[in-house]
Amino acid sequence: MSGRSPAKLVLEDGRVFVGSAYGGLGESLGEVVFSTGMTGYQETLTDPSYHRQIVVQTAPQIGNTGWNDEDDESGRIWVAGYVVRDPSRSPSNWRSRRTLAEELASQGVVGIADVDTRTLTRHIRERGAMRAGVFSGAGLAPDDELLARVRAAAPMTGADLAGDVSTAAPYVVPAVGERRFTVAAVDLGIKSNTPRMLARLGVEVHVLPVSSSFEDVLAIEPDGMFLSNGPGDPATADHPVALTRAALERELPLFGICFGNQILGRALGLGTYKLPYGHRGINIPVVDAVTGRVAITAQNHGFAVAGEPGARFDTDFGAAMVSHHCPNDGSVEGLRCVDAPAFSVQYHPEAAAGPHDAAGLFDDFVDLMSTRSVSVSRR
Ligand SMILES: NC(=O)CC[C@H](N)C(=O)O
Repeated sequence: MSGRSPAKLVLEDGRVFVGSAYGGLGESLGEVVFSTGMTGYQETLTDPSYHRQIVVQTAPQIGNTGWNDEDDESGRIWVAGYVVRDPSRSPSNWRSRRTLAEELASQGVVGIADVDTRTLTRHIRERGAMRAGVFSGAGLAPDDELLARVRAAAPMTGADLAGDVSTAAPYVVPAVGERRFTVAAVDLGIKSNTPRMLARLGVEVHVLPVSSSFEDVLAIEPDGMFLSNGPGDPATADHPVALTRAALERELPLFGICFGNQILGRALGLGTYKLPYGHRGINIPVVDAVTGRVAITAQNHGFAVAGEPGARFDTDFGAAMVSHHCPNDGSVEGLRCVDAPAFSVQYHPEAAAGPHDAAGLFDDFVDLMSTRSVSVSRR
């Protein structure tokens, strides 16, 4: 599009995409990943799980509904950089307060527009998610210099990032109506909609910093513990894994989402690994191993728990199983303990954005807290 200064997206493998500056000017480095969501860019941009990632939107036109004051999933934009094809020229929505470009610029998020995002996405699908940089502004350095900066950046494998995004101090999200349960939510990068959905079910949610001890968890006299989504490599999350093992030992009802699924997996003795290009979007199928039912889900993950669909295995806390998997690639999408009150999913029942097929998992967690029975109802 005319009128904007040039910008470049430089990939770690040397591929360069030329486009126009979009949002803030300057340099952003991170892991380049694509999201296939056709809607929900505001929720994506403000999801702390995208910390240190440069997000490519495969939807060709972005920004049509502007930026509102209601849909943020956290207090700021977390993506490192943003790549779009065609930014909306005339956003229109009754809730819109400013344009997406204005919001990106005001938060200093360096983006690039007019990129052939279809070619870029195919490249990432073939070569995998990799380090990249978005560069814009006056006097861009030669490509080999930009490439050297990209290759000097920290990779996502081995990145310990939950501490960057977790709340500094505990806070409480009160139950809507009568309080039925109290939950300690370990904040690894929690999205606002998660405590909101629990609160609607009568749960008082105490959101705790990732550095909290198990004594801090017990101090709120919880009926259950929740492990949130979050950025980074789950192989680094030793402290949350220790908290989870402590909760499992005490049979404290436990539910985890995304990063939380990976942490429960590690606590049960499973490994994690990096997927080639991850799952990011709002229409990703998940199969329930017991019922065979398929849910269409919101997802945003680059790592996965190692395991086979439907596998049953022994753990330090009794038997467990791979309860859900993705039919696209057979990767683990959920875990369920058979002998302990604990379960987790790799996908996002809080959606925001995305379909509501999996929202009943919050009811399952409430059922687990009320019965302390390990047989969570099937949805
Ligand atoms: N949304 C999340 O919790 C992501 C978990 C982890 N950082 C991953 O990329 O797999």
